Amino acid sequence: MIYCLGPMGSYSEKAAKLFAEHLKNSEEIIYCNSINEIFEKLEKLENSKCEDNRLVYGVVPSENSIEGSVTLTQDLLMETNVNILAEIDINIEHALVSTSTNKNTIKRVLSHPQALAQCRNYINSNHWVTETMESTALSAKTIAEKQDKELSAICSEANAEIYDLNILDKNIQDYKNNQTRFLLISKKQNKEYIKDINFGIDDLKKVKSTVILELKENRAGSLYDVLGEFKKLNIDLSRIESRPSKTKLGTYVFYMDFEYYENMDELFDKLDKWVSKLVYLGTYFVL
Ligand SMILES: O=C(O)C(=O)C[C@]1(C(=O)O)C=C[C@@H](O)C=C1
Repeated sequence: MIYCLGPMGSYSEKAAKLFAEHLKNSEEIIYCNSINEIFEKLEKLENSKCEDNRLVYGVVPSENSIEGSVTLTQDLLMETNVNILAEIDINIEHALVSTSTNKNTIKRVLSHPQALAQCRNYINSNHWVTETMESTALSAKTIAEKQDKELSAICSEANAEIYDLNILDKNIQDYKNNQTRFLLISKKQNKEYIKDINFGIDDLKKVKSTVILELKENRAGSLYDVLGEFKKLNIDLSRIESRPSKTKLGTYVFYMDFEYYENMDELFDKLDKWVSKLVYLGTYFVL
């Protein structure tokens, strides 16, 4: 069973379906109203399973090629007891949909904040007012219910058919190469997930790990010392990103993604000297 941001037609649903192809027993998708709700549902589980004994997963957007990190997801990855099991990049092509057949009647455009930001220039050039919604698909569903010709939504083309709307424009994101990375997550633990997943991948280049670190001290070279441990072990970093620690202005935690390394205990031992906190989000497949 997979929790993802709904309703039907969201990009998260598309990612969930692609992940589901690799899961043996968990294809059923349950739509949630927000990203928070997905993390909450996983956190509340007692033993990672639903009543009929199937494992429970979540799918969340983590990063976009135009807008950068989905900061809510990044924060909840640190605050919630979850693991990353896999990641996948999805091409995002937004359409403008409406109950109207004429673009000239549109005055307001509804969508998820990430989608509105990805189409900022397009929206500004049409002088429309924006309204944020919890998902792109919810914005399509909402305008279909309201039947107001001044309203439009930004979402995938598939929503036009699902909610009986007209496509007024296609491919409207400001940069044509628009991709969002999604993560398959579970409650933290456990060996059983490995049995349920069949990624069919032997290539270790397609395996990655993520940690979140807080430095022990703020002094010249303290981040350099951490990076030095990765260099000494010849581990290739693919992302380093800072987020506010939320304890004091100007203090940060660092999210680091890196290539497969067989001895994580050794790495963690070395890092221990320099970090006051280390959250290990998992070693996982890149699909
Ligand atoms: O609203 C959706 O359809 C989502 O799945 C969320 C989301 C996101 O949070 O980034 C996913 C992909 C797009 O980048 C826009 C919105």
